[in-house]
Amino acid sequence: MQAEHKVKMKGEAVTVHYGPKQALHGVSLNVAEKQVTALIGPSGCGKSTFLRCLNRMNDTVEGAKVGGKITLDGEDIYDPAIDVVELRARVGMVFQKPNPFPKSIFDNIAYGPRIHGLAKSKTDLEEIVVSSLKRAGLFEEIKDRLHEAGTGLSGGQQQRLCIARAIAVSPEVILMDEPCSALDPIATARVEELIDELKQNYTIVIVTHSMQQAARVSQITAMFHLGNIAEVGPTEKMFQNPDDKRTQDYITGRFG
Ligand SMILES: Nc1ncnc2c1ncn2[C@@H]1O[C@H](COP(=O)(O)OP(=O)(O)OP(=O)(O)O)[C@@H](O)[C@H]1O
Repeated sequence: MQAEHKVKMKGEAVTVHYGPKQALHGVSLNVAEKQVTALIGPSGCGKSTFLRCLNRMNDTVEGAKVGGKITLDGEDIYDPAIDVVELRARVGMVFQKPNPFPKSIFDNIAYGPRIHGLAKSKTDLEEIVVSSLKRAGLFEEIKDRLHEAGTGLSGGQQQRLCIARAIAVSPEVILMDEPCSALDPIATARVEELIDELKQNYTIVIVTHSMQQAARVSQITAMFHLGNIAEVGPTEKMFQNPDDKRTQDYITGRFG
């Protein structure tokens, strides 16, 4: 698997300190292109911290200090010459709680393309909005409500709106931090189907507490433990025949 798919992002000996506390102790992970990589492991083991390193979201956390190296298509994303706003357009993010802007559905999607100058005309912008909503599997449900508030949608629809918003700026990688934890089972299933479709065009890294979800949506799973990676491998193997006892104990519910 790692051999067949190009490495899109690569973390090498990544460390993170929050003030005096070290949250990551030298994590190395290859993120394969157009695959879903799941980050699993007990609470506080550093999954979200690592995820946030991939688009420099930790830059916004006071006292956070990142070491090691992370590349996107071989380019060091912590190089001082990197434009962080552009990086975050290439490596988008979807959060745990749907967080639409207090704007219309249309403007939620149009915001990114507008600030990044991606649309040459009003028609262009409309096309981006519609195609992003279609790709997020939301268009049919809300096509008559484009100018109503995004916050008026159901939780599951709001999360798909946030995914559409991430897609609208044509990212290459989408980071998802427990994207279904605030959703009911039906909305979760819809988002999981969407993740499966999105991997045709995007590289996805997802943090999840649900073992079933990791097994359903990912091709590669990385098991975090106390700020390190205990084991990484094809999802099927990780769930059927893990090498590491910590992975086995975690996926069978013995700790975590
Ligand atoms: N902003 C912060 N300031 C200080 N410590 C932090 C901060 N964010 C995270 N930490 C600490 O870093 C460690 C890793 O946290 P992180 O959120 O990455 O873990 P996680 O595996 O994603 O956990 P969870 O599954 O509970 O979300 C934890 O000990 C946490 O308390």
